[in-house]
Amino acid sequence: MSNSSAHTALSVNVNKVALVRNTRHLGIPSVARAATLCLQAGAQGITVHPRPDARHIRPDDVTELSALLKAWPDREFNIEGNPFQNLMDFVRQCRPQQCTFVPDGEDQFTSDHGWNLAQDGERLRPLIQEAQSLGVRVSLFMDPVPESMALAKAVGADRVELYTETFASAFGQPNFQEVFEQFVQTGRAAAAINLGVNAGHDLNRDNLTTFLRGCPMVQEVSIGHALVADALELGYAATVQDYLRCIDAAFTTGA
Ligand SMILES: CC(=O)[C@@H](O)[C@H](O)COP(=O)(O)O
Ligand SMILES: NCC(=O)COP(=O)(O)O
Repeated sequence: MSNSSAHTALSVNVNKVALVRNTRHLGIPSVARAATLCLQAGAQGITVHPRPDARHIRPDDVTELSALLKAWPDREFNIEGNPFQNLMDFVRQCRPQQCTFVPDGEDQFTSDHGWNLAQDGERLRPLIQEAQSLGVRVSLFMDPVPESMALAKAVGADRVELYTETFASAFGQPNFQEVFEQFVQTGRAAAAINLGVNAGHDLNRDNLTTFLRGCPMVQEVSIGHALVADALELGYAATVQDYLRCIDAAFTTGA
């Protein structure tokens, strides 16, 4: 993946564009057009989470975006989901650059926890191997627990995605440093065993630079909800460029 930023790639999650599109039978706002505008603005990837209830991203969206991204060979397609539900069909069909295994239930409001690898690691191992045999990088959605990084590595994951909701909720709060330190230590634990690190959930223009300054090992942030909300005000291009600026600021001294 090309990365205009010093270190960390931005993957735009377009779930919420699909959510608005699904409230009428008019096909607008277009998910494909949103993705194109974000890529044209410099986003290094597109992320989708085709949940089983198709509340937002639908199978046709995944197929269309997979084809669209073929025209952007230096960008990445990341498909998220539960591999014990519908994710693997999309992985087999589309062979994205990356898939992210998320332990969500079918009717979950949103993603709100990482994997319990002591419980599920051995069941995940063959699915990780299958995805990798198709040339797809595998990232495991994980809570910020340093001790769990060794297990993620042991079951064969290429990367982990740090679930950043607790970071975002603590941002600006009295307990922030204590919460953030968990992420810093977890990122360092992963990097120490050559396990790649992604991050996502509730990241935004206010908290992103701080997060990456503390966790410079993060290779990719996937951001959707706040970015799409910002784009409703600023447009996709200006919004993506502002998020890229927030990323670059984390790696620029004195910024
Ligand atoms: C895994 C994660 O934290 C998000 O990528 C997820 O896609 C959010 O899902 P919703 O957009 O359905 O809230
Ligand atoms: N993996 C996180 C993601 O893709 C988007 O999460 P959010 O920014 O919508 O909270």
